[in-house]
Amino acid sequence: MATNNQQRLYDIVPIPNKGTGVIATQDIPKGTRIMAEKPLFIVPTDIMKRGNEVVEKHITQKLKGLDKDQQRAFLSLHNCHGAKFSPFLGISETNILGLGSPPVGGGLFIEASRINHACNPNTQNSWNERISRETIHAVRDIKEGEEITISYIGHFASYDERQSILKDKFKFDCACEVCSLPPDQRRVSDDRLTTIHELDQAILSAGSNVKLGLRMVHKMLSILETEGMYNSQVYRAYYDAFQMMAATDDKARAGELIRMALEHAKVVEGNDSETVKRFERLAANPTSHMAWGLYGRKRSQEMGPADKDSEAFKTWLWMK
Ligand SMILES: C[S@@+](CC[C@H](N)C(=O)[O-])C[C@H]1O[C@@H](n2cnc3c(N)ncnc32)[C@H](O)[C@@H]1O
Repeated sequence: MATNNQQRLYDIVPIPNKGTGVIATQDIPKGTRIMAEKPLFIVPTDIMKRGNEVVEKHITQKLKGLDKDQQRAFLSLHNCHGAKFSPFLGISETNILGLGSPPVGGGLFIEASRINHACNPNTQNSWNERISRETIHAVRDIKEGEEITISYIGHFASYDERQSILKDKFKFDCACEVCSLPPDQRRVSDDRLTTIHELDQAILSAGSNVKLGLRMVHKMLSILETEGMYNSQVYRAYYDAFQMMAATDDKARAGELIRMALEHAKVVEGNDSETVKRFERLAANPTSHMAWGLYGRKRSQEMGPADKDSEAFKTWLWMK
């Protein structure tokens, strides 16, 4: 993972039809940490559940504890809800990012809040609880001058669903690259996203039929690649496959799969993320996974072909 803490890799500037946004001030390679920002304040999930009045009270209290510059920075953020909410609530509703998955709360970030949405964004945002910062990592090479984007919604919604969520929650019509595809290509993209979503649900139900489970994960990864989507779903898919191999006591495949999950998690979350630390522990000792041998002790000692880029290796790994 390349990191660059000395020099800012981005600028916050006006973007036509989007208000303010964030652009790259130099070429940024895939895997680079672009931002690692501390929240101005956090609204815990239990406060959020108690309704707008309680949330507003919480935010008011938090703002009182901030200095004038921080208060001004908060008040300068975009409020897409107009008069629907009080200004504090409107700004928070527009800008708060979920912390973790499932979220432990929402965080308000002065700079990350300026990042606009794209349905297939060039960065992944994630909450790094070990450093208490929201991180933004490039998930592909980004060119100088290119807008930096994140996704405001789940990864696999169809065009109609995305438009409706974004209009409802953020009051804009998305005209990103994917949403601007000609209708026939958009339908193909929608079909792929629907298949990914279905596979994501079905993988869990494969149970001890690990050959079927592996086939589903492999199919999901190849659709993600075709769709040009690179995000945390990629390491999750490898991790799902690792768990299947752990449950069948297949040390060779489990070892390969957790190393792949680790490699992809480093790109989207950075070397210091909790996920990466957990995967490092598992890569060092795969049998420490709690599901190890759950489906009986198969004790496969079969090693894969040495050339990991070869078709033979892929055939072995995915039990094709
Ligand atoms: C979290 S803010 C992002 C920063 C905001 N553009 C600003 O000026 O501060 C979310 C708002 O940005 C705008 N926005 C974000 N992504 C957009 C997009 N792809 N197209 C148009 N507007 C977008 C919408 O007004 C949305 O309510």
